[in-house]
Amino acid sequence: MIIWVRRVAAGEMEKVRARRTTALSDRTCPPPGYCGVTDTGCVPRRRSPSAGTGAAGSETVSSRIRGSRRPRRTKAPRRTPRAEDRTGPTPRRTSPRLERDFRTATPGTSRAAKRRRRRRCRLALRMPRVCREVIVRCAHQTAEGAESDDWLRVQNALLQEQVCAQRRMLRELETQLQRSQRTCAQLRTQVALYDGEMARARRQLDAELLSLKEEKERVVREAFVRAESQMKAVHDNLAGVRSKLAGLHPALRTLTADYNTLKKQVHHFPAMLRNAIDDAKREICRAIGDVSATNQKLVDKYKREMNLRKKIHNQLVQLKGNIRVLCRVRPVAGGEEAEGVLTFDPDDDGVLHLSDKGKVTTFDLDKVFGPEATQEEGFSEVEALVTSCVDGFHVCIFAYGQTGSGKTYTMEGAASDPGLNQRALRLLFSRVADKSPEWEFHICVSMLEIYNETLRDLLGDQPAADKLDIKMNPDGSGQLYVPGLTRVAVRTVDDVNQVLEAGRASRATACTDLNERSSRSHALLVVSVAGLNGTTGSRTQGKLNLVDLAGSERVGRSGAEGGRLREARHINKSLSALGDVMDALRRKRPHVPFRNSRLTFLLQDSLQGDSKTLMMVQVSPVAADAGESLCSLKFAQRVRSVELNASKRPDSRSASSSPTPQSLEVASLVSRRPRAPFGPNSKRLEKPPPPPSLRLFFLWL
Ligand SMILES: Nc1ncnc2c1ncn2[C@@H]1O[C@H](COP(=O)(O)OP(=O)(O)OP(=O)(O)O)[C@@H](O)[C@H]1O
Repeated sequence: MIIWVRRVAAGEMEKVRARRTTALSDRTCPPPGYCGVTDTGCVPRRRSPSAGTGAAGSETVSSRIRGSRRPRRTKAPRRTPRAEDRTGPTPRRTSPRLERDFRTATPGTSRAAKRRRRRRCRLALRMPRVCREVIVRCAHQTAEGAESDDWLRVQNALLQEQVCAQRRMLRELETQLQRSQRTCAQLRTQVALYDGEMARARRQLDAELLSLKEEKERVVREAFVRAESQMKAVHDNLAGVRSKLAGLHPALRTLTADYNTLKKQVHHFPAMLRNAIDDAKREICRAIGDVSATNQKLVDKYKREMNLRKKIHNQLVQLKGNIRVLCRVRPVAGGEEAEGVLTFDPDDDGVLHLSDKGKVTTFDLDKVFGPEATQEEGFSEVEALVTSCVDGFHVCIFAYGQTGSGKTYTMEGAASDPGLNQRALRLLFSRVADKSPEWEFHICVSMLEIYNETLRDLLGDQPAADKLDIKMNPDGSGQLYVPGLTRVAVRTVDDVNQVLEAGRASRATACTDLNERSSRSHALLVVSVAGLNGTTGSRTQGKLNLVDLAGSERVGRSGAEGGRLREARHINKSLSALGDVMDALRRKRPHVPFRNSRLTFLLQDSLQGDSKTLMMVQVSPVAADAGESLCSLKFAQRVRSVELNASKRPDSRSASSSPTPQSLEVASLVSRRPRAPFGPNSKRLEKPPPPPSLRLFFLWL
């Protein structure tokens, strides 16, 4: 019995132990279907050897690592009934307390558990008391094991989570490992490529090195050959130099001797040099004296030549006449009747026939320009006078004629085709430039008008307010001057254009019945030309007066009245005074009435003596103007008969002081041209041919 009880107790103990083992294995392993490697892939922790039987534990770990199967539970060997057990049941001694304890100590409420419990109860009832107590204790211990089993399950779940995290980490590590392996493979491939490249480069370098070595050897060989040939040439040269050197030794000795001689001479050189310098100075002074004398002779000769040229030019102008009268016929404007009024002589360009009221009058003038004549042709007759002005003579150029006959056109012209004023100034600048650098000229321009016998400065700030007067120059030269008159220094044609433009803007113009824009005043452009010859010291003082006279008009015809009538009377009065002055000059009267008008008074120094005067008489070709044209041409005829006496020119103003033998010779050759007698109806005289001496003079010119 005791043995049976022991065996039963041992069997119970074995069961409890097996259960504990199972619990322990459950504590470390996940429940079936959850912790298998196949299901979850997680790897369990290593179990401690005390956690269960070695075989069962090792099988569970290995199966989990492999992840193939669910671990088998180790079952306690089924106890086979023994002979003692089969001796029969123990008489039933029921102990209620023991049975209750036994029931309560046995866990489980399921039907199988109840069945097992009942069976154990039956067995226990058949057991002795000690065995039952052992069994109860064992049951108690089993209950404790169940509690710890629950705790172990929780631990197991935590460990499972850790295992999963470790497993994920392991997968990442595996992925990184695979990536690293791929990178490693690529690097290995690149290393192989680099090795190939290195080998190829090494081979190439070897080949280049070899070729360079060969090149070096070749160059060295060539250099050696060249050096050999050069050395040979140098040796040859050296031999030649040596032989020459041998020949130079005697020459060196000679040179040394010469050097010693020269050394002695150099010792005496300063004294010799001083002597030579003194001699040279004397020579130079003598040469300078000779040159100065020659120069003085040349200057004298130049002066004489200049004076001769001036005299000859002057004589030429005098031959043409100190007072020249030209006539210009303006073109017929549209709608004007001009048939047969003016006719020209085809054989003589100085003859003009005027038909007025059936009577034909012939006028003999210096030149007549037809309607088709250009400004250039008109100016060609003025060029000589501009040269005279540069030579120091006074020149006066008038434009005279009835209103609307073209005076302003002839003097001022258009912008595209300038008139006498601008052309004369251009030529003046050209002549002055020709005489440079021996001569230095200072040119000043003044513009004034005489309006109703009052002088106005056209270049002043207030032309209308400034009333000027004509006075004798206090310097005793006998010259007239206008105090306060603006004088503008001009150096270029542009300067002149600006001055002309300013003066033109200030000029008084007004409308009449005869001419839309009629000049109602005498406009004077006065150009003073002062010259100084730097070589001879000669001075000249010329004056060029360019006068656009106001239009003469018959008061009754122009319809002027009031202010216009006063203007017309002043104009006609001053023109009449001009005619009187001309007449007195022609008749060589002792008194010339210069002071009868502002115009003649102002031009006094340019109308007498050796001055040159040119009058451009403007004529209208229109039949209605024939009467006016007749008056203008009669006036021109009167003026033309005037001769200015060169001897009356004041000496103080003369640029060429004393006549030279050449000028006297030329003067003796000159004879006066015959002039037509004064008078409007005078007949034209035939021009006699020039005397032989005069022809000779022209040829000489
Ligand atoms: N040779 C010419 N060629 C072309 N046109 C001319 C010529 N002469 C004069 N004229 C024209 O005739 C007109 C009158 O001329 P301009 O004004 O010069 O006359 P004027 O004599 O000065 O008159 P006024 O005395 O009234 O001032 C102008 O329109 C001008 O252009």
